[in-house]
Amino acid sequence: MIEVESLTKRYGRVTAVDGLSFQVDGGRVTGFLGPNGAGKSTTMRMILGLDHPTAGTARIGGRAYRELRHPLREVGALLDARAVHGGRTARDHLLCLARSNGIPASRVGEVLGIVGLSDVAGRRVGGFSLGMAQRLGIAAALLGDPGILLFDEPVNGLDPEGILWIRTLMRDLAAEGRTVFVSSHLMSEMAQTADHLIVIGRGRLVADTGVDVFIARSSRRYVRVRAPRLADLAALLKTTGEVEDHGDHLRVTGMPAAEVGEAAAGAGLTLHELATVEPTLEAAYMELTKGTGETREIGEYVS
Ligand SMILES: Nc1ncnc2c1ncn2[C@@H]1O[C@H](COP(=O)(O)OP(=O)(O)OP(=O)(O)O)[C@@H](O)[C@H]1O
Repeated sequence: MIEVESLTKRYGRVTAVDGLSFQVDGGRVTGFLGPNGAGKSTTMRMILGLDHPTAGTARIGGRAYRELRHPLREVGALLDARAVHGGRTARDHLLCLARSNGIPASRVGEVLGIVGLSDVAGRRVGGFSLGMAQRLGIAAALLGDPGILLFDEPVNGLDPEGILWIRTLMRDLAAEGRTVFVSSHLMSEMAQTADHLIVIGRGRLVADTGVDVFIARSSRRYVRVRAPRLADLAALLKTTGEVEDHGDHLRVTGMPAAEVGEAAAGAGLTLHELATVEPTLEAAYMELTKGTGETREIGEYVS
């Protein structure tokens, strides 16, 4: 289990992580979602003791990372797949890690097999493709057979086969009861991999929820309606449906478009737009995190 409490990190005037609290449980894949620059990597680095929090705490199985006796046996992480000495072979890189962490050398062959790198174990890492480097990073994370795993954007730069492989691996690791915490800026990716979601924006918690709940809530269709007398229309529709005022338009749930049109006509109110909107998961995520990252985009699918 990973526990983060009131975690804060400031770099000069930039607050990368701002009073963040959440818990990551074992036996499921927890997605850590947020736009670029939201603070995901910084949070992971603090959990792993690579960055010092300005305030708050991060614990792994009840203890701070620096208090772990055999860190690699308790927690494995893939942060930056390219941060490996390029002159070494894949096997030597892992042997070196195993030796310095009291892990038997025989485990190196095992993890090379798990990640599908046995055939290239004797090749220098410098010549590896990004996909191979990601696999090697995952082999290193698995070396100590840890119960807790952190992956920072593991599918970045991978081909479809590599993406499928990583997804399956993460799900298998969680099914074995491990805690799997994986960051991404892509909602669609997390929808296919994670069971639970922790969403952050500008270093703050935006949502902590099951993927099923998020999908059910986010894919709720609504009617988008524009009218010159918007306030009058809102008052009228509120008697039957749920109405959200978005300034230049209303979002109505609980009433189909035809019913909205009939009600408006019955009250003599002119409509300028009447459309049923099926929000995509990606759009719901953008809406949730809008203005909380370095980028901002909103997309909707109008039927
Ligand atoms: N060493 C640092 N010095 C100064 N600012 C930093 C440092 N590391 C991160 N930041 C800033 O902190 C904020 C959060 O960055 P972080 O890398 O944690 O975000 P992220 O959610 O992982 O995004 P990405 O997916 O783009 O890596 C950003 O504004 C970033 O510029």
